[in-house]
Amino acid sequence: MAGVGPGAQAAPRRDGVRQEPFRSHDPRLHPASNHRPRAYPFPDELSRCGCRRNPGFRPRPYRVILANQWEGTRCVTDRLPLLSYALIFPKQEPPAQVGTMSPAIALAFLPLVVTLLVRYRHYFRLLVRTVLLRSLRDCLSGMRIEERAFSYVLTHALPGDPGHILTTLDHWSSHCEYLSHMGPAKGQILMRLVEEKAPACALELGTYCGYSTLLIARALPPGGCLLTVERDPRTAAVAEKLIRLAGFDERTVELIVGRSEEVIPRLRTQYQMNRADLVLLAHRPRCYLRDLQLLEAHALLPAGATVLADHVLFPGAPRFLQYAKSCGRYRCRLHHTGLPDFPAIKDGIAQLTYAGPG
Ligand SMILES: C[S@@+](CC[C@H](N)C(=O)[O-])C[C@H]1O[C@@H](n2cnc3c(N)ncnc32)[C@H](O)[C@@H]1O
Repeated sequence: MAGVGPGAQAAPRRDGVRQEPFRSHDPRLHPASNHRPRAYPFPDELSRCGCRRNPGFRPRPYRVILANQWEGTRCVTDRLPLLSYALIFPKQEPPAQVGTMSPAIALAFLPLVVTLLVRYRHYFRLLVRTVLLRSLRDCLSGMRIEERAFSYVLTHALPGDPGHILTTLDHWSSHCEYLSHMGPAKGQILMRLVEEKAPACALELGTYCGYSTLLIARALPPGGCLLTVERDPRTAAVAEKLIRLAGFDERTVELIVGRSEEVIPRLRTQYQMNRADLVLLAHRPRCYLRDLQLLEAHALLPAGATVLADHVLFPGAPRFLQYAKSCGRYRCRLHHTGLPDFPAIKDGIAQLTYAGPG
């Protein structure tokens, strides 16, 4: 039998190319050996090629095994097809590793990650300042940001001077901790519009720490009043102190603690507000449309009333804007600004002028 044993000659292939015969260095595989194992040793050459033993294979004498010639990972199967079938399996794919990613794929994602980081860096910074750092400081100090802001105002601002209190809050927000307030750029627009419209009665939804409340209150005409609504009692407590520190009494600025959707229906009966000449929506953009429709339904908007809505571009109030533009009852104007300390994040204040229910 051609190619049998370590000393065998190279076997000619069908295509005429001579192949090196299998020469094992394992003495047990030598044809002269009388050894008859219960299970013949699996050739190292095959193990290295990724083959494994067929568990159902019955041991055979060496001579038969050595009659097979191996070339690399393939077997010359034309001589002993049965034996070859018993010994050789397709090379097994390594099991997929769960939870690991090939470095090449990870590298392919790197430019995308870098591009996203560069493009949205302002949003990441905002996220870090408004969520991560704020939560960390809340945990460490046991106080909320509005309370920390008020402590700063108490020690740095002039009581009875709303302008100085507003500047102190701006300074604290840009140098210490980021406050989600209106900020000086939007504040200028708000103050100018309040002075221009001179509302006898104004309504604010979303007091927060009282920043925009002070802006409206100081621009009101003599005898004008402001009702401001804040749903969070702890935030409202800070705003109340700030408003009184600035020198506004309850007749000028009244703070109502409650949700806008619950307060609006009671404005007429419980708070004697029959009309809101100017409304500032600054609570939650996705509630603007609902609350505007509530104000309309309770006939709280006189013809010519001004409705201002903050944050209509960021985070954005598309349904509100769509309604205001398409319902035919409002004249709309958009004042473009950026977020305080983040001028690259574009935002805007919408100014609606109510034409009346007709
Ligand atoms: C972005 S802050 C307002 C900022 C404020 N206008 C300023 O410039 O200082 C939003 C405030 O609205 C309050 N708020 C949210 N939803 C409300 C609702 N349905 N009714 C009343 N206040 C609400 C929040 O508790 C938060 O204090």
